[in-house]
Amino acid sequence: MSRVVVSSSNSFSLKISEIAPDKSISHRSVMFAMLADGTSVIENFLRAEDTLNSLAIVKNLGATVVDDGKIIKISSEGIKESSEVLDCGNSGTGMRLFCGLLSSADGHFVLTGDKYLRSRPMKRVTLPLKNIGAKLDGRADGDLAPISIRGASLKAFNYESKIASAQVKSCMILAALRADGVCTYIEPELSRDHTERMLKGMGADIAVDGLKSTITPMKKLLSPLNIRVPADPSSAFFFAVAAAITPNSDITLEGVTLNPTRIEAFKALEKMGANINYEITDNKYEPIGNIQIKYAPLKAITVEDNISWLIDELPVLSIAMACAEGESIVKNAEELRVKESDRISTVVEGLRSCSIEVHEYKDGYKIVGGELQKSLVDSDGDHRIAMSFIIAGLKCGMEVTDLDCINTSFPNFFELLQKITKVDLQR
Ligand SMILES: O=C(O)C1=C[C@@H](OP(=O)(O)O)[C@@H](O)[C@H](O)C1
Ligand SMILES: C=C(OP(=O)(O)O)C(=O)O
Repeated sequence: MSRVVVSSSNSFSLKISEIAPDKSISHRSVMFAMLADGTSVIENFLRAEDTLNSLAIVKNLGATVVDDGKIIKISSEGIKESSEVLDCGNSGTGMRLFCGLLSSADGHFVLTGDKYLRSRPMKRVTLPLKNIGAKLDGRADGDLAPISIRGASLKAFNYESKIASAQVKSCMILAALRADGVCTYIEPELSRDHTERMLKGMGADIAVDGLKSTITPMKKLLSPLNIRVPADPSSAFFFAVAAAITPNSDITLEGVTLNPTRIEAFKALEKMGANINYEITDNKYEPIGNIQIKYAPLKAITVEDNISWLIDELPVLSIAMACAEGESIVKNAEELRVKESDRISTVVEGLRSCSIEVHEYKDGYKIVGGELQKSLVDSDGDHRIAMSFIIAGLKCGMEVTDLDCINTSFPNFFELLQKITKVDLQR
């Protein structure tokens, strides 16, 4: 799909139970099944490009996958060398977590991705892995994919990371599970913790004390995973912002993970004035439930703490900031520059083209709330930028180009959007 024209929306009131399943948990579910003794059962797996690439890689690594279209069953007799190049597509999570999983596996592996992923930094995982004995390499001294890996024995480590990144943490936890002694990993700020929760649920010995995780290597294979993947709060948040900027609207997003490391953007929107209620309905591996968002006039906010808890939601939160009264500021968010696009530049340029005053900083931006104007925005191949400016279109109408990327995380986005407003999709 190359182009969409979105019309501004009237008020809406609805419940949505079909938000895309969580991408972070879906990736992890198929990878972690490779560490289990027995068959893992995964329901509501995200069937989007990023996670289907991880599933295909797991098959290439020798796992037996039985998929009836609803439930995926995975069993593995250990990671096997593959004659294929393993293609992570657009996914940083896929590539960085597979680096950790494969660095101790028997054999030689090559991980690659699309042109966007091949330009994202990988040294953040290849360097700490090399320091514990892993044999990895890539372009730019191991910073850029394709990454080649020859499995090796890994030394125990005490690693203090300078980046609050769940991808780096997860990569190192996966490496630690096969290292030759007890390992510790310290992060500067708590990042999303699905890896710790899921692996502990499978019986791994991981003790978390604030920012420090202590990992005792596996003495035997883990118990299989049995999981229903909850809805993805990062995908749900597009519709939360839709309700928050459309007068008299009310939306309930059902079955979403309410993991505290994932719902900070909803908390920010609440601070801006939106009425938000959370209802926990389930708690397996992590809390899951419904989020209701009701429109109220929005006021500006400064976002500077716990940035990793809302990093993926910042582009669409910026649309809410543009609709709010006053000057909103985002700080400490330099990680935005190394996502699928440089999300500081793409947000700043996109909002300026909608006649919003924005000041760009090295680690964020200041947005002066105002009247969004209809514009033409190119996504730069970034799914979150595409969906963010489509949501802005609910306010003022919008034309957005380069939309195939939306399939990486939220294939039914347009179907759900159509419940709210008129969408004219053009190839
Ligand atoms: O671990 C994960 O599943 C993810 C971690 C975050 O990246 P970083 O670890 O690079 O912050 C996030 O942006 C990404 O969408 C998913
Ligand atoms: C940054 C993202 O994903 P990844 O790093 O896995 O490509 C995202 O989905 O916004």
